[in-house]
Amino acid sequence: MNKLRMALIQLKVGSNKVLNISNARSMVLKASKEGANVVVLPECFNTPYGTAYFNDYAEEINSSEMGPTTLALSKMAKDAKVFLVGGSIPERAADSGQIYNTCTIWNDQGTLIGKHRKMHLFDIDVPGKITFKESDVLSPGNELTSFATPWGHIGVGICYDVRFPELAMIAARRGCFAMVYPGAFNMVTGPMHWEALMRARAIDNMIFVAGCSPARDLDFSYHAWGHSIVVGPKGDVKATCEFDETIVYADLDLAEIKEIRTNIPIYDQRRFDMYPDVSK
Ligand SMILES: NC(=O)CC(=O)C(=O)O
Repeated sequence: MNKLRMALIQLKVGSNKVLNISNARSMVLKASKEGANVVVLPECFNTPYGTAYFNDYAEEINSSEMGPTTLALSKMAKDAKVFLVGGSIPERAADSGQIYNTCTIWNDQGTLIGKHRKMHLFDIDVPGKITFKESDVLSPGNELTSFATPWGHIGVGICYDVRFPELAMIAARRGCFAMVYPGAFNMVTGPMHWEALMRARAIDNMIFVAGCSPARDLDFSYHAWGHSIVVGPKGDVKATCEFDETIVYADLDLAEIKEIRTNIPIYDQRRFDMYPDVSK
């Protein structure tokens, strides 16, 4: 169990939720036929990315009250027999009614094995270029997330979470071999930071890192950067793409983690006696 194939579904997301879900299903099944073991969908894959949409597209995720997207994800994972990192959807909390940007994670039996609510909301203002304020409608999650697979544990963050290195470092220190980020960077921040951040998190921790974006659609106001990417523990780009709808495949060999940690042993040289051990 040292090798696995990961597939990132760079999905073209429109305003028709039913269509978004059925397109996601076709692509997950296709990835499975190509031998993928772990499949990842992008941030906000059932809704266009924008604060104006989240309330209308929000669903509950509780196991007793699963919404249509969540039910479909469960079935997709089971039918495709893959571990599925279900991108994210706007989640309406049953108790408070608050809305979260939430990733659900499914095993190959279709059982929910993890849920990550975006912890760091995307509130930015780059004058004349892009202003976005998720916190106008979303609430932040308060929990770190990882899940178990036959290959080991994988940590999960959503998009803006990748800018905060603590998540990846804590996940790695707790034994995760990879971090996966469904994300939707844009035409301003994408070229500036997307690949650099994914590579930085991989190099910091000597783990695999994946970022899965929606495809770019100029019919909507938010133009996703695309460029879904898998980076290896040496910081090398294993697979990536441009901005159209596609599936990015990468074969991960977990022996690479041991190799780089032996060759350049920063992983064991860290001076936790001089600063807090973030894995605690
Ligand atoms: N969409 C996001 O959460 C983050 C993003 O686009 C960025 O950090 O840039």
